[in-house]
Amino acid sequence: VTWYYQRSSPSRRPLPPGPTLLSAPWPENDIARTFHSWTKRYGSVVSVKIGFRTIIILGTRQAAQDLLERRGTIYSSRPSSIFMDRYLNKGLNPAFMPYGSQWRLHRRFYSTLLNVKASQTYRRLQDIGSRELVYELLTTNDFSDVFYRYTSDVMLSLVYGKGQNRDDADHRRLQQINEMATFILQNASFRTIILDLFPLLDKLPMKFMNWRQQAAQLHDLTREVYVECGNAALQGKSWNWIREIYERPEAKDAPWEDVCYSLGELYVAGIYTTKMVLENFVTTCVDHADAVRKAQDELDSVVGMERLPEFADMDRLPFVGAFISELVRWKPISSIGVPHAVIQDDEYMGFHIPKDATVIANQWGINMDESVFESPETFNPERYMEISDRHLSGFGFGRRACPGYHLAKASFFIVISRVLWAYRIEREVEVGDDPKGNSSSPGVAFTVRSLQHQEIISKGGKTSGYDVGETLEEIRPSKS
Ligand code: HEM
Repeated sequence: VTWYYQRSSPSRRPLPPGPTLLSAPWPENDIARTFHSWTKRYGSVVSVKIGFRTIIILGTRQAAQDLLERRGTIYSSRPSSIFMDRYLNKGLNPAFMPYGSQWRLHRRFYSTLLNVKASQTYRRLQDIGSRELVYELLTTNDFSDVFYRYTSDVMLSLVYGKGQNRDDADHRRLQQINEMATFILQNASFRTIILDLFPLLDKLPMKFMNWRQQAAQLHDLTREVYVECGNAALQGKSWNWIREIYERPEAKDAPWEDVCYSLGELYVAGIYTTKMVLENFVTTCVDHADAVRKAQDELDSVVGMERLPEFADMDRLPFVGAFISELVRWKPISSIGVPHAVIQDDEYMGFHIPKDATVIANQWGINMDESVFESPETFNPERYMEISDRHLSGFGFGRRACPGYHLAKASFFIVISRVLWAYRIEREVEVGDDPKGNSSSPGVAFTVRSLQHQEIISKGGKTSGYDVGETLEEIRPSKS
């Protein structure tokens, strides 16, 4: 009878174990490390109650797959956020939409544009962009700036049919609103959490938390810019994602403004994420000369000195592949991923998971699981030489997993293999004393590996005659 009663009333089961206000370990200054220490203490599923919210932390890949993938029908929503939903996005950013028909429609747009087959056709743009990138590093060490140009060129070309046009007015406006959003988010970050935990605070007049008003104003501006850029892309000469979606019958199922907003957010998502991984790549190289040498040996023997690495070399460069897998394991850019929410009561490992709980897969903790990775805190690409599954970690789980995975993975390969082939990457002796004359140099020197390398880079990097429009017409789906 007890067994039957417990089965039929999952809410009678206890919540997963976890810390309370009185039972530390309480936060270290890094949230992912804090969650990881809770996993070690309480197990692979941890719960913590804060204000009216229940947060479930999944600390192993197994738990994340069991719930977020295998039970994806109920674990694919997002927690509500007063700040995002009422002020900054007003429900228009698909990445934060609750699970339902509106999200499904936008997700279908994303899958159309970013599935494996479509992503392969974008390699031509990534090829040209990365040739320019290695060429630029001949004269500057400011790798952040160079990576930003690369990722924004690729996204500007795809979404709006522009690209290779850094002074473009639309590009500047898009960049500006994004910088403003980052500024507001950074300033408001902790306060937005408090707002969600104590929603009554939102009743306070605007003057007490005026960042809410700033966010709402920014939303209006963002919407305006996205729509103007979207309309301009429709009138543009070449194929682009805006036009591709506009021509799809399902685009009529959402207001045009919402479609523009959704693709504008996709543009932003594609730029900063990939740039961050590439930056991590550089800082990792500086401290891991042995791994770099090994990758360069492989590149020298497979590619030689007469040409740059190409996408076609990918399968013949297992160590470079392992280097990339290890890079994203060792330094995930989103250490606790993006939280999911569960839409109905559930039970897992004998514990109750309540409806509306926020469910976080602790990506950094999963990557540091000692039962899976030996000496997990050591950067060691070799560990991936034995693992045939080269799926990169850090792109989320289940139905909400990152739709940009294939595009990002191709960028990692082509940029990383080319930069490793071309340069010695070392810490500058005197930070800021950049021999290439860039005062904003972040303290890393890129020295071309030989004169022959330099010649190939110079030849490959001069793409001034290249026409983005023509390339986009070539990759247009009906043509491929
Ligand atoms: C370094 C590369 C990237 C990383 C590490 C990354 C990581 C992630 C993660 C962890 C999520 C949340 C997954 C989840 O909820 O389980 C996500 C979602 C998302 N990513 Fe990425 N991403 C990257 C690149 C991109 C690119 C290139 C694009 C677009 C071109 C993109 C577009 C998105 C979108 C739209 C979502 C929201 C999906 C949804 O909620 O349905 N990402 N990404």
